[in-house]
Amino acid sequence: MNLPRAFEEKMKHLLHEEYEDYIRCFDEPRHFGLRVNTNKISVEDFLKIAPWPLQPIPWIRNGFYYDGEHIHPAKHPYYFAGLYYLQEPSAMTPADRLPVEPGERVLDICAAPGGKATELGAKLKGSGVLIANDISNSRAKGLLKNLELFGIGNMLVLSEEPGKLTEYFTEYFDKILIDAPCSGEGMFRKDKKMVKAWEEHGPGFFSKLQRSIITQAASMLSPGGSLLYSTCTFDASENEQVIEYLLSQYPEFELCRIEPYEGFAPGIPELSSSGNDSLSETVRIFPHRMRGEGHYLALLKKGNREESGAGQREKKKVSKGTVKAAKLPEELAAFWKEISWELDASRLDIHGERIYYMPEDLPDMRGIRFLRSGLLLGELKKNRFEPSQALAMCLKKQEYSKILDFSLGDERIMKYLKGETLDVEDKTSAKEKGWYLVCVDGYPLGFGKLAGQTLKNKYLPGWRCQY
Ligand SMILES: C[S@@+](CC[C@H](N)C(=O)[O-])C[C@H]1O[C@@H](n2cnc3c(N)ncnc32)[C@H](O)[C@@H]1O
Repeated sequence: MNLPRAFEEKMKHLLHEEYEDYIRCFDEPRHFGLRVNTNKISVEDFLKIAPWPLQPIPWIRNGFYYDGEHIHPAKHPYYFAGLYYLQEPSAMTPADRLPVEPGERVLDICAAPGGKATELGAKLKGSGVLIANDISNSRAKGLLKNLELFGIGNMLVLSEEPGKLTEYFTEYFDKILIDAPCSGEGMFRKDKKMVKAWEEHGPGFFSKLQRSIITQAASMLSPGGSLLYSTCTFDASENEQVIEYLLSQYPEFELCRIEPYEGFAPGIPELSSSGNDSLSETVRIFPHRMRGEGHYLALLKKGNREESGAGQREKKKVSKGTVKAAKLPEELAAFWKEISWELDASRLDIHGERIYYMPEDLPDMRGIRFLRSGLLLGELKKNRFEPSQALAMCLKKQEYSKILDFSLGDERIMKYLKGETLDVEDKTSAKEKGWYLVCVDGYPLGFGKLAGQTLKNKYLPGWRCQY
């Protein structure tokens, strides 16, 4: 492969005697990774039903290699059930190594298309809030879909400049992930187009942007909170030097040890101007040392004041300037009899026909560009409520009373995913009707409406399977 000369020289300087091993990697096959959605299924249970051979990714508890040359997990019904995300293995590391607990307030500031946000959301286990932001509106649409597919309801998807977010979220978050836009040197092996992009916008362009994003994020982190910064590039000006810059601007931050793995290489203090030894706590991932592409990670804690956290902070009340329902609308209440979750009516947010279920304790966010705020429960139509696709993905089979569960081999699964009407005479009686949750092997795919033992397909048209 033809690499830019300046890049080769830099890598020789960075890797010394390891440089030849690194270059040899370009002739080796790429690695394909699958990450189990532990919000929907345990790793153990997934391995019992996994349709293909999987090999553990040794440094990621819920990550596995698969043979991407021969199998296509994105076409499998379990993918449509949100049981996993397909992700390059080293890219799984940042969200894995940022410790997130249920109940916390979490920000993923450069989140699209959601490779890390889906894992952060899964770690929250439905409590607390995930705010997933991306400056690109079009990319944020993909992010929204992935979060919904993963069944994450306690979330907001924003499309804003980080600078604007600082006006709303001063010291608000317990955890922040910055998976920064970068020159992408670590992806050269996987995607040749990245080389061309590097020639147009190299490390100099990105390091300025990264310094700005990391300092903006720092002001949104609550004291005692943790921030994980990552890139998929090797250049020190986008890695160690960005961390060094943050530490110079915010001395209350300190670097933390990242849970180790034998293939990780330490960050390189000599590549910073201060030579700060603690930069060796940061992690570099090189493809010749482990079965993943290139990454850099730094985990930092904001100190200086008393510990904060989900249980300790003063509650800021929601004041979003929208219609708050004092009690459930009748149509929703009638539908909700089928669901075992308790709904807190004060968290409902109604915009026209649409009803959202909001996470708790959000600040006033008027003026921010949203793609989604909270879980879209569904729409109020004339005298009835129509549940949303997002709600179907959030439900577990045992949480809804009207289930149509098909086994993987049943041809109706693919028909359902293509948007076809289903004959379900063998599974229902003539008297039954209403909204049914269609599942594959017990994992929800979406709703259908039953009448006369025929199921009208309510799978979201934009999500339908095209093949
Ligand atoms: C490395 S990608 C993020 C990948 C994502 N975290 C994932 O795992 O799927 C960087 C993202 O940063 C976004 N971005 C670029 N400039 C930004 C900025 N100033 N503020 C926020 N996001 C930005 C890009 O649109 C891009 O989606």
